[in-house]
Amino acid sequence: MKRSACLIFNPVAGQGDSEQELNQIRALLEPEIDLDVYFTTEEIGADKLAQEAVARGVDEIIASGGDGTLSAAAAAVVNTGIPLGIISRGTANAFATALGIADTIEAACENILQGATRNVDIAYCNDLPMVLLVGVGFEAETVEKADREAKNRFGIMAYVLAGLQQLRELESFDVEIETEDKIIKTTAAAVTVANAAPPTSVLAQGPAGIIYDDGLLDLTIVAPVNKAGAIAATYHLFQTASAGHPVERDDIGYLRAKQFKITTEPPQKVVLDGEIIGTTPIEVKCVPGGLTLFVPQVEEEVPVEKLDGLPNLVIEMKESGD
Ligand SMILES: Nc1ncnc2c1ncn2[C@@H]1O[C@H](COP(=O)(O)OP(=O)(O)OP(=O)(O)O)[C@@H](O)[C@H]1O
Repeated sequence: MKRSACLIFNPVAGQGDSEQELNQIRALLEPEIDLDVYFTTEEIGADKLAQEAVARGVDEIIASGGDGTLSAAAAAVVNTGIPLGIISRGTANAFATALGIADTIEAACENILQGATRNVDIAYCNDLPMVLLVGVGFEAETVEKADREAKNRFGIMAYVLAGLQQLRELESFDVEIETEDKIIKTTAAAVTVANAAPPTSVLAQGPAGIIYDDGLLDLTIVAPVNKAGAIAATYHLFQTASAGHPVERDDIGYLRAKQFKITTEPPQKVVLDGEIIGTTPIEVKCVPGGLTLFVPQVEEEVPVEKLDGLPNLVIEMKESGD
């Protein structure tokens, strides 16, 4: 029997000719998959269209657009078991990059046609769906702006520069991090919890190799003592992430856990998948395997943690994990 899918298509995403892109997607997929195409509009987003598709009981959903469209569609299919295909047509394509999905239309369609699915983790942060990561203490508005303007000119360096700028502007804060089995107190300039992260999300790269289907979230603490330290720490994060090694500096720590409760003094801004959602405290919980994606296989690494060397570090083990 021929496969069928609901294709949710953002006609204004990215910089390409969307009519031509849609034709290309149709030409590649329609020989094997009956497509029911729905366009997002300013009023009706991918979240609504995907929820409706789930309610109609479709076999597969394919989302095509930028990160906003893809994340919204992903949130709607959590725990439904309906496989989601991703055809990334945005500028940053963080979602596809983080999950190891090709960002050309041809390769993305090929991946969907192959039909291999994989259950990957998704998370909730203060009850909002989180596909990629949440950052505490970021000056995100500035960074977002810098990224968008600088991306085309500097490419990958724009992210490194934005990371540097972020850390330089940051003030340190006291943070308490509670996992299912311990409470960690330290001083930090940035705390990032990632479910999946593209290498360009430098501040999430403590462990290098963030595993998105291990049922665990990856937390990175960056705690430089001064601006020079901030620059060195960011550069180290960038370098080790590029090389696929975990960090080795005293002012960077990381650990993995199923859930994190993060409180800070004073309260810090919170950025979830690129949007500011408010201030700390936050509670982030992993939904293991909550998302079924058409995604190629990737190599896995052993979970690790490193906290030694962080300033004012206190670790209390809880009596029984829950
Ligand atoms: N038909 C439409 N007309 C105008 N705006 C739309 C339409 N469909 C979706 N949008 C808007 O597009 C935004 C989502 O864009 P999406 O994340 O898919 O791509 P993008 O922002 O272009 O990605 P990138 O920034 O990576 O290029 C939402 O703000 C949504 O309101």
